[in-house]
Amino acid sequence: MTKLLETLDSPADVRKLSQHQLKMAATELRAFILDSVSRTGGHLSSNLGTVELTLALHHVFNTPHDRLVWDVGHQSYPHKILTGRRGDMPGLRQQGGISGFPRRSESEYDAFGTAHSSTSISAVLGMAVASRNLNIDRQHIAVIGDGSMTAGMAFEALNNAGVTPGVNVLVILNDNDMSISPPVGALNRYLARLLSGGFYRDAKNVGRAVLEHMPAPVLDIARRVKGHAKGMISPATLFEELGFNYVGPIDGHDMDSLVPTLQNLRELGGLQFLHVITKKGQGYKLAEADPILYHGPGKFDPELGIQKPSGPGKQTFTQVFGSWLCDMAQQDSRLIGITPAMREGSGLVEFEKRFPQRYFDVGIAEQHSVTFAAGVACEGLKPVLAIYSTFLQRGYDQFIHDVALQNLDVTFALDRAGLVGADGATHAGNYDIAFLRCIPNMVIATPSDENETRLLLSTCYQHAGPASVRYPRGSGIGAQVAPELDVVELGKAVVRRKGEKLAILAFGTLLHAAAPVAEKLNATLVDMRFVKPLDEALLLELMQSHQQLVTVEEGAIMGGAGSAVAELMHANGLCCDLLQLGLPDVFIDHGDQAGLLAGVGLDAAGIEQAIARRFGQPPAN
Ligand SMILES: Cc1ncc(C[n+]2csc(CCOP(=O)(O)OP(=O)(O)O)c2C)c(N)n1
Ligand SMILES: CC(=O)[C@@H](O)[C@H](O)COP(=O)(O)O
Ligand SMILES: [Mg+2]
Repeated sequence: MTKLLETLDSPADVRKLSQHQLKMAATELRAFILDSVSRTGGHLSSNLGTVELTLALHHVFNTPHDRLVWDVGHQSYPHKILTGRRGDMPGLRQQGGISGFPRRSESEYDAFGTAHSSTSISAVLGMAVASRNLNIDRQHIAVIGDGSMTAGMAFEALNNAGVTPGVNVLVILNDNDMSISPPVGALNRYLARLLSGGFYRDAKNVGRAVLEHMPAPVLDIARRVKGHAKGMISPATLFEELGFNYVGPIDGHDMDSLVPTLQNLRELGGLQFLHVITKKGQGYKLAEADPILYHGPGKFDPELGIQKPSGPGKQTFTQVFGSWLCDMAQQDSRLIGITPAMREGSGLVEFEKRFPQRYFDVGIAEQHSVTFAAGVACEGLKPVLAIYSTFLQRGYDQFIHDVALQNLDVTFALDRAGLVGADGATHAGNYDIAFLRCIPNMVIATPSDENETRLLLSTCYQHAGPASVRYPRGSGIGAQVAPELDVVELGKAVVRRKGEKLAILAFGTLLHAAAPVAEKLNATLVDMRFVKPLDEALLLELMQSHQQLVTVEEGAIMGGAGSAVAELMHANGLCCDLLQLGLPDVFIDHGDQAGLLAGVGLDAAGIEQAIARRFGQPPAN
């Protein structure tokens, strides 16, 4: 028998469904997502939680004419499936396949590209202003999670919206009481109070009885009645104070609540705020029980669930960092560990357990995390901010103005530096070398393996000023990590192989892709260790003793470590043949990490070919 889901090729089909069919579709859609994500990997828990909401939204609103923006977009798989991409799901997050996030270039239903959180309200407000000024009648909907709602940017947008006349903006707060890890902060407590108080009953009455199927002229009265009723039970919500009409909380898995409430809100227009309660992992017991484990799993068998690896595998760089942090904290009571909402991803789970008083998850608030670290450093403690390279982009001004300018002692552990794989261009950490190295007072370390990561973390931590250590997603060559907390000389490179004529200068883990090439070409191979300060003495010597230099880095070529070498060369009036290898000036899509690196010529074969292309045959010795 044809499944209902297979007949839903676009939202136009969803709009025709009866209430009963919507519920059937939800069951099928949930099963489809579980099956599909278990085969590809991806963000499971959040998508299981948005099944009913997505169906209801496409049922009630006239997408794509009405604009629907998914904050972060990691919960947009039901939306992708219902907007003509059901057949593309087997290629999700794989090279050549569809993205794990909404993308304007992928579908007209993806009104805005997302992946970094808390942009949705700003984006829909911008769209709403444009619609107003162009006299276009449409609705603009932002679906934002409770975790993403904690970011300053979301509040900047609410603040702006509250005084913007004549716009239709519906903010749907998808509150599952979870970020990736348990949510933090006072806002979370506030949302819990909204849920637990008499408000819930009032909102239910409002959603179901007062506003349900009400003709437009009566709505104004209803709104006033609602306001009055709320006033009697509890003071106005924060969102009302900011100029929105707050409705909810309602059950985000109950189609009978969702559909009429959304229909009513569609008719109301203006600034509307709907608080929806959902469950992360809804409908799949294992994910409901452990939404963190199922937040973004790889492939797994849905019957068995995610299995623990049988033997000890290679340590990831994240794990190397996590162990180093605990060891250093044990030795130095001044150490403070900070994460902007990425406890698991950044390797801080153990640190939180062992040093709860010194652990700070500040929420999805990267800008704040940087300035918070600056404040901690002002008082003589030693903050270590564990942050993904891509998310540090959010805190750039804070980095310059609050940390570097005051030469404060903050260590930045930059995880996910370089290409990250399945998350794609939005999450790639390609720019940190370029955007950090132009800042005075900065130290930038690029460890080449696991042991180097520990050494350089200790070195940067002991350095009394801002310093960053960048390391990629996943594991490296599996180097043995010495348990000591040794340091190396700041700005000193290590010559790994002495050769002639050609010198390969490697910044980071690509040293190991370059090593066989150096061997084959009898080239000098240097583990540069630091982008800043550069080992100028060694470089100047190499520029004179070698005819050709090649720099290799997993970061943007423009402004990257190779550019630092070029600047040094020019500043000293030297002229050497210099080939800069790194990430080209394009956004690199999702795919397998190693495959992507090979695709841009950053594996051994690619490095060898680039050298041959540029310098011709290997120089005769
Ligand atoms: C600026 C930014 N910081 C961090 C992240 C990583 N991140 C992705 S989803 C997520 C949790 C979001 O929580 P919420 O919005 O409540 O959605 P849920 O996962 O609960 O569905 C985080 C921290 C991100 N995508 N963007
Ligand atoms: C959506 C999001 O931003 C995170 O869930 C991210 O996908 C995590 O990436 P890692 O898997 O590299 O921790
Ligand atoms: Mg949440």
